[in-house]
Amino acid sequence: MFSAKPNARHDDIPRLGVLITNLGTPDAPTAPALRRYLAEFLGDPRVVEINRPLWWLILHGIVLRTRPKKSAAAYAEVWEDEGSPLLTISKAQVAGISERLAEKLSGPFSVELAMRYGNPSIREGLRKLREQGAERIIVLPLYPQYSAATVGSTYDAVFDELKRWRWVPELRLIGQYHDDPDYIEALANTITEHWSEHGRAEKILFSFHGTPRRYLLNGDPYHCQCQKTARLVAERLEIPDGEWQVTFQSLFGREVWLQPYTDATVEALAKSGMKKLDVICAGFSADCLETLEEIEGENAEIFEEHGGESLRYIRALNSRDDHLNMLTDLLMDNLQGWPEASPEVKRNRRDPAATRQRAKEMDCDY
Ligand SMILES: C=CC1=C(C)c2cc3[nH]c(cc4nc(cc5[nH]c(cc1n2)c(C)c5CCC(=O)O)C(CCC(=O)O)=C4C)c(C)c3C=C
Ligand SMILES: [Fe+2]
Ligand SMILES: [Fe+2]
Repeated sequence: MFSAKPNARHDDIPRLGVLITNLGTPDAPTAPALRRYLAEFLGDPRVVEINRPLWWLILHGIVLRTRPKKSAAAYAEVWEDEGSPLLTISKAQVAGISERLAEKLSGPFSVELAMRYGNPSIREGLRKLREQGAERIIVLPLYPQYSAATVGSTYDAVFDELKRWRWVPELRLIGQYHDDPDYIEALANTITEHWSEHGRAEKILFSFHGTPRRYLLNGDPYHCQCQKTARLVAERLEIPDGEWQVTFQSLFGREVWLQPYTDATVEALAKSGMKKLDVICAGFSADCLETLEEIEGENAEIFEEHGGESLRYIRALNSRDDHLNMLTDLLMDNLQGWPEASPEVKRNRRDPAATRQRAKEMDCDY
């Protein structure tokens, strides 16, 4: 049986649904919450692409018995009163984008936040949009660079839900915005502001979340898109070669990941006598465990332990105006050609009572 909007009426007013997604985060910085979150995340075949039965044994036999406690301690270091930074920032981003869309769209629309793992789920977000009457849905995963492990997996979750619906909405998916001029400009702005406040370090690292190197060799465009983002920002700011570098962080497991690794590079730069190092994580649209605990925390310590003076982490674009403006424009560009309002809505706006009466009498007996 396929599911439908509860209490669907033939005179419902169709609207646009906007689903904004990110990776997701545990519900609490505790081992049981981490176990649930990591089981879902690391059980995703897009994330860990190895033999399923073998990985199931390793995941449930080893990883989920050891990692949740360690990860919970790391999350506890960045957890705030309102909860996980990733979720708090994502909520603020969605509120900011909704306000901006309201100024640009003339037809009715709803915006929902959804997380690929944990809560609020993609299923919940899509169902909320359906309840509000969304007949067309656009999905914006907040990952500037496409990877099968992130954006591809988000699409899987969207399709898994929609394939159970009776009335499948018209669908648009935004896959990446790694070279969008306004995204590059927002990154350049935040770096320039950081430099005017703290001075310029000897070098800036563009540290991106890693993936196994095998994914790149198998055709994933993520690595190339990360390189291009960094190159475009460096060109825009006229940073000389040698004063900027791309590195990859957050290794998981024993395989070779994309290189050079951020932590090894930070250590080598400190040992070579560098005193000040700037680091920006341009692939993270919101600050999270991987930026705050790993870069601002761990990597800053590594730098200082090996002779550096200060590693200055440049915050993610989060809810900056230029960031939310560019994301809103990205949505508007991708909405082109979709009628903002159906003929009924246009008529309804002029004369709502008459339209509803006409629909009742003429369109449908049920
Ligand atoms: C930005 C893009 C991301 C890619 C690509 C990515 C790939 C990837 N990640 C893991 C394993 C873990 N990642 C974890 C946290 C985490 N990862 C991303 C983003 C990408 N991951 C974010 C934004 C976060 C932070 C979430 C938060 O709550 O703040 C974790 C959990 C933490 C931990 O236990 O270390 C794991 C595990 C793999 C295997 C992978 C493969 C391509
Ligand atoms: Fe990750
Ligand atoms: Fe590449």
